[in-house]
Amino acid sequence: MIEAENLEVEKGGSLVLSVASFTAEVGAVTGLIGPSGCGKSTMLNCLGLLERVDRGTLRIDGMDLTRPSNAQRGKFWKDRAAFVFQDYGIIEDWTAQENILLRKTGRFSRTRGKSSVYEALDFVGLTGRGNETASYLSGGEKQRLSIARTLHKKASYIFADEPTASLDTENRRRVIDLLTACAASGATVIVATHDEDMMRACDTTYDLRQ
Ligand SMILES: Nc1ncnc2c1ncn2[C@@H]1O[C@H](COP(=O)(O)OP(=O)(O)OP(=O)(O)O)[C@@H](O)[C@H]1O
Repeated sequence: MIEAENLEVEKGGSLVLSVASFTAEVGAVTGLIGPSGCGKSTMLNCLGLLERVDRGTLRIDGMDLTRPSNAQRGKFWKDRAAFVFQDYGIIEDWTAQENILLRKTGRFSRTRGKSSVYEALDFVGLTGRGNETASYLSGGEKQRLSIARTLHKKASYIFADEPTASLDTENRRRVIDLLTACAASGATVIVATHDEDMMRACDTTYDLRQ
């Protein structure tokens, strides 16, 4: 669970984010919504410990992480958090399975003990594509691959910034269903979005307009 109170962030001398009270529950999809420039990405980055807050309180699973040490941030990213970005965050010249594992592996086969990678690929509809170079995948396939990486990591917190923004209708639906399934299996999913279908799939939404 993530809780924030009286969170404020300044950029370039101006207040760009001010949130009185926010909670993201375990097993739910929480949406950050509002017009362009209202602070959705800033809020998402603060909750994921990618950006620092200027004032307020941020707690993750009850631990005060308003001003996390480098060690606390590193541990959170390594063990518990995963990020899904509009531009997919994929390493283009690595294979799909290398992108899931986040390391170079060379080719391997289903029978050589990497079943968890194949389960993640199966889950996102990329069965049999593990040895393909990521640059050959379509935009929708790359976004599903980035979700396969979060599944494989078994991340308890998934932070998604406009995950459906550059996708066609079918892939948008698939990505929404996958993020919802991640929450149903126990992840805390937080999504910054303009997409009305994505908003409707959220259990709770926070409108950040000031
Ligand atoms: N380095 C910076 N210096 C000054 N202002 C900044 C800086 N970075 C971002 N901002 C401002 O902070 C505000 C919040 O930006 P943010 O990207 O969080 O908004 P957003 O709601 O995600 O927007 P969008 O929907 O267009 O992606 C915007 O008004 C933006 O112009």
